[in-house]
Amino acid sequence: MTFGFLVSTPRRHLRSTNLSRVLPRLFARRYLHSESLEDCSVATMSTVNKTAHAFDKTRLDALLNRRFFYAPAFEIYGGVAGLYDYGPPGSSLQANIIAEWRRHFIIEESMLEVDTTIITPSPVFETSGHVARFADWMVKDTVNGEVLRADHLVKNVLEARLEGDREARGVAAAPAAPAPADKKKKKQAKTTAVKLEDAVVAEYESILAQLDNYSGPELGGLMKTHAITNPSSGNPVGEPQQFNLMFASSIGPTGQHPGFLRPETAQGHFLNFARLLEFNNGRVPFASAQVGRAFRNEISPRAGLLRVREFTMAEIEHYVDPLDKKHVRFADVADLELVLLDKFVQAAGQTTTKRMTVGQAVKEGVIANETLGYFVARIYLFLVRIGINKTRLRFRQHMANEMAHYASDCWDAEIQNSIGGWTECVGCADRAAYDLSVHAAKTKQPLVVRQALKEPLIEERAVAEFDKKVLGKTFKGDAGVVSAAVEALDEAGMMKLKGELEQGPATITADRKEFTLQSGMLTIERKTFKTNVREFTPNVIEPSFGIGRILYCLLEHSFWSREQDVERGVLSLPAVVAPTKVLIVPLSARAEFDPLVQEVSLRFRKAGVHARVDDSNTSIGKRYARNDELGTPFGVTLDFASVQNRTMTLRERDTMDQRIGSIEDVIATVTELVNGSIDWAEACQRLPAYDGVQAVE
Ligand SMILES: Nc1ncnc2c1ncn2[C@@H]1O[C@H](COP(=O)(O)OP(=O)(O)OP(=O)(O)O)[C@@H](O)[C@H]1O
Repeated sequence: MTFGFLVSTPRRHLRSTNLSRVLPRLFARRYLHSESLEDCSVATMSTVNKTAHAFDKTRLDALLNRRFFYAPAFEIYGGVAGLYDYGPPGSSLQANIIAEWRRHFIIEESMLEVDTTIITPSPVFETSGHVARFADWMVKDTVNGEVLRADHLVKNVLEARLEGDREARGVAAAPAAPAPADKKKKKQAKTTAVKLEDAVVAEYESILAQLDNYSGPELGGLMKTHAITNPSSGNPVGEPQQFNLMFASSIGPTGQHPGFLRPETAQGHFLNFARLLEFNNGRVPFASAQVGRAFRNEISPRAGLLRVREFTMAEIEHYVDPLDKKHVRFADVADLELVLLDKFVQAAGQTTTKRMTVGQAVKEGVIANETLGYFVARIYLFLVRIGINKTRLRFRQHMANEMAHYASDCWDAEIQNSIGGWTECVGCADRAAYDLSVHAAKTKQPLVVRQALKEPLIEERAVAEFDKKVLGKTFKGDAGVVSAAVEALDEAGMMKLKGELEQGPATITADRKEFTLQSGMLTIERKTFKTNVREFTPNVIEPSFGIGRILYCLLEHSFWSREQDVERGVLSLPAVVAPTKVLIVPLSARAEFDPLVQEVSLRFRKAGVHARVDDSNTSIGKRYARNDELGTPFGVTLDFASVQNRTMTLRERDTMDQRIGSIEDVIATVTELVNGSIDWAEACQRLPAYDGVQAVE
């Protein structure tokens, strides 16, 4: 959330406003959106304490439900966990986030947009590895059969014990990890004030810091060691088992062509790589981008929009020369400072973040390369622009076991919220050449870039030739993965393998599995090649956004209440994403207002500003309050003076500050405010303050 206009509000503006009314509101809002009270200066603390209301999830939920941002799907049939429908403001908010995403990435970076199918034949996901490995670990309550996600069970129980320990010690919960506020989660992992030994606290914290690093059997071990049972029943749970998250289907009437609903949009990009490359005149780097639905049969979704079974993703696949991962626009972002949680800190069982510029992070090897760093920075800029609070945004690096073996580096944009604490909302991975290599190996289509060389290249290198029959017979569906892993070896690795095979069987790791190779399966020879063309499989940097998670966190970060009307909330959504930009409020329902209301509506429409008329039979104050709940940033009031003098007042949602001007000037100012070409401080310089409170309340 940017408070730029509040901070930079000129004195001229403040003087013309009722200070005692406005200041508490501003500071209440700052407090609510800041990570700690340290964000507020000492001079303002007393005001804050009088006016601030702690974040209240129950109130936010009531607002989102009442105003139909979203609601459980199939509700009148009892609902289905993890499926939600968006109502009018939720749909508009989502559409506006996506529109800004398209502007920020597709248009700004000249990306190639695609729209590929959701239903995907099984061989695609067999090749990509999803059929074998797109799975989570689940455990079953041994008595009532309830199914729980293994890592979430460990997390919930240990966090609840730590919370109980803090209660017993009389220590307030750490602001970085707010206590779960929704009732279901409380039921899941009830806290009891029990003091733990210091060593146990340290051990729990260490486990939580590296939770994503544990395998299923390791999670099972933790459950035994730490006596973790199902919190809702107290019953023991069984051994963790893998559960594939893809929804299976079949294509056509025979049932002979199995397929899946895609769990991500990425494969659709990769399969069209050759066409996209041709579209881009055969050159890299370039990126494809896609916004679309994805489906995951989540084991036990209990976290609202944060974990659903059907959701909108926005994904970018940026194809880059593996020998040159520099980015031409890196200098634009190099000085941007980010909060980073690197893998070494986590592996040491800690969660201490550090502030670093992107330039520094790449230079010191914390972020693997410029292109990855560039996208991490662009993700940050996008999230902050749409209203995510930058003090509640960090980038966490994946630990070794968490990352696919082929990926060279991966960073998640995590946004803090009251349901999941720090939650991954965007993943950004360097996936190396894996995806294109496996699809090329499987389909025999060359998914490569061919680059003309000025000088012919003569090189001697080791190449592997496979006996495909033997390989297929031995490794079946994994044959492609094995050959891709061998081909991905560098010169030294290839020669080492050759040496090993001359001695006997050799093992190779692919997709976290070990495969034993025998000399009859392949031969490795050094050969001389002369070529005028360099052929290579590009590496892929993939930023992958979950729109629903971002949308929910944005709603939390934008929500606050005015001290004089705690019951009603305000959503301080930036104009760029707000569902409606301007509310048109006629003071009276009398017919003489109609032509003016129509004229103002038409003018806003022509200016491309989404406006809505509220001519309901209720007070203006109530009408504005209702629209504060919808996040409408501006309101214009048409009163009797408007009819006579063609003037109109303009109200800003967060400060409730009011300005006055001619209808033409107000519309022009609002248009610029909505386009982001001016801020409220500048609007205040154009339009004088309106002090006729009694005329509009
Ligand atoms: N079940 C889900 N519900 C809502 N959004 C999701 C879900 N799963 C993933 N996402 C979103 O898609 C993005 C990219 O997906 P990715 O496969 O990287 O997630 P993930 O690592 O599987 O997430 P998690 O570990 O939380 O299950 C995530 O950053 C997140 O925003």
